[in-house]
Amino acid sequence: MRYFVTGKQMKQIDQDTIERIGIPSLVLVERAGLAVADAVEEIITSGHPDLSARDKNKKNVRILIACGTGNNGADGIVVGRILHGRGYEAVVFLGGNPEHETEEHRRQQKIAEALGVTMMRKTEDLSGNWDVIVDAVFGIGLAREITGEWKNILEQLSEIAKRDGAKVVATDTPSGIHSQTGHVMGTALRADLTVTFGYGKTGLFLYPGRNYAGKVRVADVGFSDVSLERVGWDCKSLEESDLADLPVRQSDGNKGTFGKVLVIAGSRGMSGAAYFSALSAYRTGAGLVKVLTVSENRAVIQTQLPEAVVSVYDPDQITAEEHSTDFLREACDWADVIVLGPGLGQEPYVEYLVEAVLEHAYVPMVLDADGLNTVASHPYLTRYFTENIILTPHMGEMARLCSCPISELREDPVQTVKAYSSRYGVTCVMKDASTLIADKDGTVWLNTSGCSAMAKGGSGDVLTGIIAGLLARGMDCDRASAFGVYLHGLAGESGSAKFGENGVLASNLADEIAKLA
Ligand SMILES: NC(=O)C1=CN([C@@H]2O[C@H](COP(=O)(O)OP(=O)(O)OC[C@H]3O[C@@H](n4cnc5c(N)ncnc54)[C@H](O)[C@@H]3O)[C@@H](O)[C@H]2O)[C@@H](O)CC1
Ligand SMILES: [K+]
Repeated sequence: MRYFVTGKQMKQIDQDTIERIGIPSLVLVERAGLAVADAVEEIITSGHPDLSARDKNKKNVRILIACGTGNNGADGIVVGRILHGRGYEAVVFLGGNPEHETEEHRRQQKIAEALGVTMMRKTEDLSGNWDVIVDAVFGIGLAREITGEWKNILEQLSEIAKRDGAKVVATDTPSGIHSQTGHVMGTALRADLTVTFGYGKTGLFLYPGRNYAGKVRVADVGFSDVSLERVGWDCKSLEESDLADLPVRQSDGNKGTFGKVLVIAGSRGMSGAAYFSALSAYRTGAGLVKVLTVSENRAVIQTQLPEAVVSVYDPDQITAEEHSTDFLREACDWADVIVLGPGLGQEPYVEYLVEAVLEHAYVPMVLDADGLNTVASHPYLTRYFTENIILTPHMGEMARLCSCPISELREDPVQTVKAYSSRYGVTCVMKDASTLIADKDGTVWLNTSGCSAMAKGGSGDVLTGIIAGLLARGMDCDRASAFGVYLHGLAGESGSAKFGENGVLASNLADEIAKLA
């Protein structure tokens, strides 16, 4: 399990470490600089064939360390001093107004001066021929849009990196990326690798920040979980070792032990959504899956997935009359878990269907796609929301549910998903390139697995089935959602390894899940 923090929280952790625990700032800065210097040297010696050949004569490897006036810049000066000491041609650029330099910054300048490190202040000197650029301009202290001189410097560095084919290593955060939201603050410098200190910063894992950060390495520079617990964190994130917490399949279980999933999905001419959801629930380990769909879909589902029980209805018979939905009540009573919504369409009868299921289901339910659209266009349906409900909207559906544009949701996505979940007391999975999951207790999970292969028709239907399968295996709504999203992303990654990111199909995702869950 990883914990991500905002820049503000990281500053408090910094303060707690220095003031309460007593580790001097000088030590933290030294270790931060060392971690970045090691990463730069790793890139030179292993990751870059041209450079590793030149490494035989380190003087030929040219490294520019661009430093701002804050403590991020202080880290940068340490990087320059260490790489200079190791024999590289490391040049430190000190930008900005010297009067704004922090105490740590000045202290590091003195040490670097005493050791003969080359330091320069003129922007004209930036355009040497660099092999590696270390970005130590802004870290978690970035407080506003970047304009003026700094904007010019960062844009110049971007151009130089492109022109020279230089690798860019960011210190703590790529300069210009907001450490909480991942937004570009006027301009930003794209890194190949970001070495971040102590804990991941949320903004490095949300887009567009995620694109600018490149590979992210979290370096231990001396912060302790004692401070993290005192200060708190922004999001949690699952990693591969957490998969050990998935429920173990009882060796003496029968199909009843592993739960009955009811998939209410599909409409006339739309059987795929029901199929992918049901298939994925089975692939994730559900004991029995029943598909409840329109009569027209019976034959195709039975042929595609003979393992599923298929039950059908005639949409024309579903009306505002209460008895017309009696069959839904019976179906809900049968189920341990319900998926409601994939491919249901938006004909008028769907409102009555969704209302009947929301009203009569007392088991965990995944509400997706047209189930969500129906709630968005008939907001009175939210009165049926209970703690048993998981909503899985993509950004478009979320915008409809919240009646606001996507751009507004993205201003602070962590707060958006948290606010929705706490307003209705439901688990909310807000699907995006970096999916966020808000639990009912206010915990937010940021998912880092997955790739662009998942952005394809049917992928969301697969996710509903995976979450349903985990619920059927006994996980609660919050954990089933976080683990479901994580597994879905891993399935995308392993599917891509076989078929390429362009070639993966929803059915491949479902197949990959079989090996992961
Ligand atoms: N003891 C510490 O404080 C430690 C700090 N560390 C490093 O220090 C960084 C945080 O240091 P700081 O809090 O000094 O902040 P930064 O160094 O990230 O930046 C702050 C400086 O930039 C200026 N600034 C902010 N936004 C600006 C904008 N848009 N345009 C122009 N100037 C702007 C501020 O006025 C300030 O001078 C971390 O990211 C990390 O790299 C690490 O060395 C670990 C220990
Ligand atoms: K930086």
